[in-house]
Amino acid sequence: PTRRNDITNEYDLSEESLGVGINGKVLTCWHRATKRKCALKIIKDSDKARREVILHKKASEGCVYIVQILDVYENMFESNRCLYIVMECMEGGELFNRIRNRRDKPYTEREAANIILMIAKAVAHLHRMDTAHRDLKPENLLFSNTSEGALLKLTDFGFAKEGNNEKLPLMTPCYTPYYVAPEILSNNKYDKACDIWSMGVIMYILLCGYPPFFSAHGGTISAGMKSKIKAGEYKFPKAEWKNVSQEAKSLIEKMLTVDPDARVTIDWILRCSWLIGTVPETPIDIRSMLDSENCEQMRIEIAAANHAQRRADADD
Ligand SMILES: O=C(Nc1cc(-c2cc3c([nH]2)[C@]2(CCCNC2)CNC3=O)ccn1)c1cccc(C(F)(F)F)c1
Repeated sequence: PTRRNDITNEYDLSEESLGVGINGKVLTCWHRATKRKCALKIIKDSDKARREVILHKKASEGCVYIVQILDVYENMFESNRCLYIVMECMEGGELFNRIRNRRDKPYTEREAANIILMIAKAVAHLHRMDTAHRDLKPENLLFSNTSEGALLKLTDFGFAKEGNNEKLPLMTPCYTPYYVAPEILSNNKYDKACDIWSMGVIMYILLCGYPPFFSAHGGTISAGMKSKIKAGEYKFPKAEWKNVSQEAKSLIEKMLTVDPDARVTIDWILRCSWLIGTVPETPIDIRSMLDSENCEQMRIEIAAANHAQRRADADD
């Protein structure tokens, strides 16, 4: 007998893996009625898992730059209760795979600006909902399809965090916040600032092919790398940066500002000249940098930098 709202009533599941996230694995599945190929993320049920689904669903409803959630089921999987998140299938794959596989026309600074603009629109939508993503990285940025006009969308809300502004009765007239701590009033601006920092790291890599902070001997996060992040110590080496516009470099400097209070906000970024103005079509060849082992090394660095930044901002 068909169980009430079992996912297999509507979808054919597959073994084809699309990767593994923080909380669970991602497979393809097919919506039987419409023959539509979808992505399915299976996560073990928990409060954290439910928060991920609620935040992702809320965010995806109002923004085309966030991967859309189509359905959510809670079903049993190998005797564990799991959440099945059905999403639109992003057939263009991850951000860097697409740039690396670029063959026909050169990838340019203007294209990098278009990519950053789409990321900024997703982040702006989240920050306006007083939500921070907190795990912005190239693996969580996927193209909707393989066409030139494909949209870049954000996914994986496993670290996302909502502010507190609606939870506290701060705005009721009779309430006098004698006892409320400053961080409660700041509605998680440090988490949002952490997203801006990650955008700065992604923009830097898009324009030269390697990360701004890295550990000398190519290991995972090292003490040296952590101190460079905390000191905001990075350079624009001439070889790769001599043809990049000054506007791009000054935007990176504002995003990679160590003091989260001094770091630019997403609203400032959406109005900056590099994103609004006409960006030069200077060719940028980062494919060599994105080859496999460098790429693996870079994924490690970004994840480590995100992690370090989350902790650093939280310490402030
Ligand atoms: O990843 C693809 N489509 C896709 C993928 C996702 C997806 C969601 C999540 C992830 N991917 C990751 C996988 C591991 C890396 N981080 C992101 C972990 N967390 C998630 O929440 C969502 C929607 N469509 C893809 C890529 C190339 C071809 C195709 C296909 F051929 F199927 F069209 C699909």
